[in-house]
Amino acid sequence: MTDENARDCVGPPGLPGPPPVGASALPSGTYDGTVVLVTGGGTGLGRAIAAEFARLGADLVIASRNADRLKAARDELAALGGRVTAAVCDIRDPRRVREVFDTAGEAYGLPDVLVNNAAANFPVPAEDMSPGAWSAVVDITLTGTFLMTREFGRRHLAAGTPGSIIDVGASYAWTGGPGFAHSAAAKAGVKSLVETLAVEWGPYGIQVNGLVPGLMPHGDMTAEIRGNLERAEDTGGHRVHDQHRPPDDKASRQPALRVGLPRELGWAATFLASPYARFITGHTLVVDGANWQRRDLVSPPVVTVREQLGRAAFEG
Ligand SMILES: CCCCCCCCC/C=C/C(=O)SCCNC(=O)CCNC(=O)[C@H](O)C(C)(C)COP(=O)(O)OP(=O)(O)OC[C@H]1O[C@@H](n2cnc3c(N)ncnc32)[C@H](O)[C@@H]1OP(=O)(O)O
Ligand SMILES: NC(=O)C1=CN([C@@H]2O[C@H](COP(=O)(O)OP(=O)(O)OC[C@H]3O[C@@H](n4cnc5c(N)ncnc54)[C@H](OP(=O)(O)O)[C@@H]3O)[C@@H](O)[C@H]2O)C=CC1
Repeated sequence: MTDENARDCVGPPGLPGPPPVGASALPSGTYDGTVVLVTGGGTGLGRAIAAEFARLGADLVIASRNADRLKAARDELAALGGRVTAAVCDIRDPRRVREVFDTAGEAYGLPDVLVNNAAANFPVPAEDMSPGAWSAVVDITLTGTFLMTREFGRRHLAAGTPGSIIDVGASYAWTGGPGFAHSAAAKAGVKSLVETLAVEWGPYGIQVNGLVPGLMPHGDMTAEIRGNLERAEDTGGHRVHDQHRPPDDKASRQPALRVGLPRELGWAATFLASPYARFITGHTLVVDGANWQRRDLVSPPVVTVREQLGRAAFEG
């Protein structure tokens, strides 16, 4: 067997895996005495981000609508060291948003770091999308992010204190997201907010950055987002493209040949808000193993969003 054949059999290794849970690139105690507010911090990627701040000494406020999930996450995060407060809040409601900052202030003081992670999403062809469906996703993902950001900015400007904001985005802010017109438009708005407010608030010492996860499966994924990933494993719609490939899985569809781990997003977040990233603002960092840059030499056949979602032809 030639070397080339040997490589064919084994295949390329993909990007190396990350260090283990609990590791950190930042010095221990980087966030001692710091308050970090994470929206959607009770589940999935938000909880993973909160965990990395907690390991580095931060006091946490996690905010979202579901009190039970928040409570479970609070107990888990508290075991990592710092203090954790859970605040029930729908980020679409400006009054509740103010109250969350009041709660945080009473517990620990004005948060130094705001992570706008909460968002909403489900796949639906644009022609089937009701105004209510559009509003639900845009109001949570974009308007909710704005309301949290505005409150954080107002309080820091009034106090004359610096701060750091991280907005969790999605790569279809650049590319568009077929099947996710509402979410892609909202995330494009979030990316624009990052770039606008970094300039507006830089003079006051407030950094604003974006952070985009790639495919990072986790146990809290909604059934519909999980269903979308499962569809990606059904090669039926891509038979021509895939006929010479081994049985498919999520990892084989990523240039990294692996999916991302939530802690890899958490590490990026703790870097962006740290003293070592003070001159980085208005930037959106993509942590996705280059998946969003992927193009094939020969494009696969087009499969409409309706077909991908298993929907019959639109009849008005
Ligand atoms: C490209 C790369 C690939 C990669 C694919 C992966 C993409 C990754 C990028 C981003 C990922 C994420 O954001 S992941 C985050 C996902 N997490 C979440 O969504 C959690 C939060 N979600 C939710 O709470 C709910 O799902 C949501 C509906 C959005 C909000 O709840 P509300 O109680 O506010 O809203 P409801 O009253 O239930 O519904 C509001 C309206 O939305 C409609 N609606 C609700 N679900 C609907 C659905 N599945 N399909 C159509 N319409 C729906 C209802 O009929 C209502 O419309 P009317 O009847 O007309 O009034
Ligand atoms: N997972 C992935 O592969 C990708 C995720 N992303 C982004 O990462 C972030 C986290 O996603 P992920 O962890 O996967 O998703 P989850 O569904 O686990 O998290 C969404 C969080 O948002 C909270 N939330 C939703 N609506 C509201 C609201 N109105 N007010 C307050 N909180 C709300 C939810 O809590 P509750 O229900 O308690 O309100 C939940 O904790 C999102 O911004 C998402 O767009 C981007 C690309 C890929």
